[in-house]
Amino acid sequence: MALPLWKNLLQTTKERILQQRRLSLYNGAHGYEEELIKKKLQQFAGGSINLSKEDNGIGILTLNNPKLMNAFTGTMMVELQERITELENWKDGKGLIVYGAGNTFCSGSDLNAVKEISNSQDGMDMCMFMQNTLTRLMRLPLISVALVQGKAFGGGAELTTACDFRLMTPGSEIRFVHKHMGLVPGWGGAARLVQIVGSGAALQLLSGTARVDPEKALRLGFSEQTLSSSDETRALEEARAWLSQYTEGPVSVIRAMKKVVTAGRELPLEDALRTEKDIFGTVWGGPANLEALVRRPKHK
Ligand SMILES: CCCC(=O)SCCNC(=O)CCNC(=O)[C@H](O)C(C)(C)COP(=O)(O)OP(=O)(O)OC[C@H]1O[C@@H](n2cnc3c(N)ncnc32)[C@H](O)[C@@H]1OP(=O)(O)O
Repeated sequence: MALPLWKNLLQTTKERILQQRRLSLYNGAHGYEEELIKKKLQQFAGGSINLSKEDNGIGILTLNNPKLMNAFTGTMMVELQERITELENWKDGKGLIVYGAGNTFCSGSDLNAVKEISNSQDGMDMCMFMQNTLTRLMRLPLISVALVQGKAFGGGAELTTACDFRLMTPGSEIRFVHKHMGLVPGWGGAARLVQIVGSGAALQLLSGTARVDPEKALRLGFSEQTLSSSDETRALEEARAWLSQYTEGPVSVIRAMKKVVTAGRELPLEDALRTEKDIFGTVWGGPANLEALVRRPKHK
């Protein structure tokens, strides 16, 4: 028997909350009180995080606070979480480009806000809030790329590591400046950097606050490609074209592909293999698979 509309809505909302909890790292058991830190962050307003969803299944997430080199204010942190929730619920999504307005990526957290929350409780809460959000970004069933133009410093550098890939424009720079601020990364950037470039290179980049230009990033395997243009519109076009070689194809298959890789990246081997089996089951005998069996393509 069909459920009444309000019960359906309640059920969907419950499922969404449960899904968000599953994908997050911290909850009440870790002394994390999300509503409290959100309230605190809302006090430091400015800038925005914008999302546009294109018909080709590519989302464009824009950090928009160019006056402060796209530094993350408190409200931007909260908005980032909201946009990630939107992306989790976007069933037609296949890819995501993260970039900064005004031809620069992001200069990290807003130092004005940081000063106001420099006590240890607020620092821990902000850290857990951002780790939860960036972990959910990393686990999206979308192939994500950070388009780095200008500077990606501090938390901005950390954000690039939550994407599957990085593309850099000529003259751009990624730099983990935390040491100069008396800090280490706290948004998950160190753990992810080790996975991307290995522990030796990560230690050098972090403890040496090294400037990573496009050439160095390519050498380290930190970036996939240096784009030819540093013009904002043209760079975005190039990033779209680069990403589309991976997002071309049926939505169900592209999303499943990202899920099997996420499992392989995050889970112990046996769990990853079982997850791969389950995800395989979602595409085997599916429309794209049946259509291909009829077409019998030659992979020349
Ligand atoms: C766990 C997270 C850890 C963190 O993210 S800690 C934050 C790490 N980030 C930083 O320390 C960046 C500090 N900023 C800089 O080094 C330079 O501003 C930067 C990014 C190289 C850009 O240099 P320039 O191109 O010369 O531009 P500029 O310095 O005149 O900056 C333009 C305006 O933006 C402001 N700004 C840049 N980064 C900021 C930030 N993170 N928080 C707050 N304000 C920031 C800067 O103060 C300046 O404002 P104003 O024009 O002086 O009012």
